[in-house]
Amino acid sequence: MSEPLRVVVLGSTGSIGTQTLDVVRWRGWKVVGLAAGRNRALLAEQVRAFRPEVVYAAGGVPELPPGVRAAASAAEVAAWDADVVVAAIPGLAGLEPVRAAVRAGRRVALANKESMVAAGPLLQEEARKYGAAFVPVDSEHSALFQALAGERPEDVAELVLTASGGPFREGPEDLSGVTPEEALRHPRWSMGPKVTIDSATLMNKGLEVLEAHALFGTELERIKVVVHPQSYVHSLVRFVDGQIKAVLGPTDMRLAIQYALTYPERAPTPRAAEPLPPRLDFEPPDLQRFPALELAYRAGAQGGLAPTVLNAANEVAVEAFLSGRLGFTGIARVVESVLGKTPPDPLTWENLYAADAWARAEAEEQL
Ligand SMILES: NC(=O)C1=CN([C@@H]2O[C@H](COP(=O)(O)OP(=O)(O)OC[C@H]3O[C@@H](n4cnc5c(N)ncnc54)[C@H](OP(=O)(O)O)[C@@H]3O)[C@@H](O)[C@H]2O)C=CC1
Ligand SMILES: CC(=O)[C@@H](O)[C@H](O)COP(=O)(O)O
Ligand SMILES: [Mn+2]
Repeated sequence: MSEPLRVVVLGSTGSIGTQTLDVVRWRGWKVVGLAAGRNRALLAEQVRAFRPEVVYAAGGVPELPPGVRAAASAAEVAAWDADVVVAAIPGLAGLEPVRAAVRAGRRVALANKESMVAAGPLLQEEARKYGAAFVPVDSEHSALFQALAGERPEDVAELVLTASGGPFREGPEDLSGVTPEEALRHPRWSMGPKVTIDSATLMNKGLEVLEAHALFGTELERIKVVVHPQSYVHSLVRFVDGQIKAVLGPTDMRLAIQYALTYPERAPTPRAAEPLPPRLDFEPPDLQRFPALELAYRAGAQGGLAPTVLNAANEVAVEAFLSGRLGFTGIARVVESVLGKTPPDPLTWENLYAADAWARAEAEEQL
């Protein structure tokens, strides 16, 4: 690549955002836009280090050097003149910025899986219309994207997403008393709180099944989940002849982030020459202790607004668990209850926002 890439980072102060900035440093690219939430101190540091052209912060923009514009929204940053937009604001809060990047015709390096779950068909339709392209950052989808490259859709038998199993894979049997502190101890990845709790309930894998369905168009029946505690195999594609392609590598999101930005090329990283792990284990997911995974399949099979409702109820329930207002097993209970009342309306932008607001209110009522 000759010209330095012009990169926008949405969610720049978070786990994916800061790792994206590591990759930008490795490659000497140009950060043109930053959007964050409430961590003004870190955002101010990033502004000093990267000198972007435009900045937004939901909690109020810090003092900016001359020539740096304060944007009115993350969507304004997302639509800034850039080669690629890294979308890493968690939850449905990330949807409008993703949509703005799509409408600007950008390459969207997508970490914000909740947008694709809640609005997949609508986003894909707009991406086609505006000439935008999604390249996944989520480690499993990055692996699938790489394994599917150059293959014919009719040759694909199934997609197999790997799951670490989370902090409670080996116990306790009864999860009703586990604390947020315990649930936040992910065995393999250091991530923001929302996705870490989703990993502990296995809702993360459920959201990822729906994300894969929306990204690759594969039927739900052909998207499988296997627990792989080492998190070294990032996901697999099984072909009709029985052969399997998988992407393996260190548990380091900077590799998937960099790939989403350099695709179809690759570039060296400091993780390029490490020894292989001594063993790789695979086991089926425990659907009794982790019912959230099945709920996501149920929402996907129902279609329409059900994935939007599942996501919204889950966001409320996770927040309630983290703030001590709901027990761990209450998360799936609340989601199941709200999902069962999903409005029958078709998925349109208007209905999506209405269903999201309705599901959040309904979930709050169930706490
Ligand atoms: N972390 C990981 O390894 C992975 C994450 N993902 C996905 O990537 C997304 C980001 O996850 P992660 O980086 O872990 O999350 P974090 O919680 O670590 O970071 C979230 C970022 O978004 C910012 N933010 C939050 N709300 C807003 C808002 N309303 N407007 C603007 N910025 C906002 C935060 O700002 P501030 O901190 O300043 O408040 C922070 O910069 C999620 O959708 C997650 O599922 C997917 C795969 C792996
Ligand atoms: C790094 C990443 O992509 C996360 O989404 C990861 O998958 C979480 O781990 P689990 O496999 O435990 O959900
Ligand atoms: Mn993932």
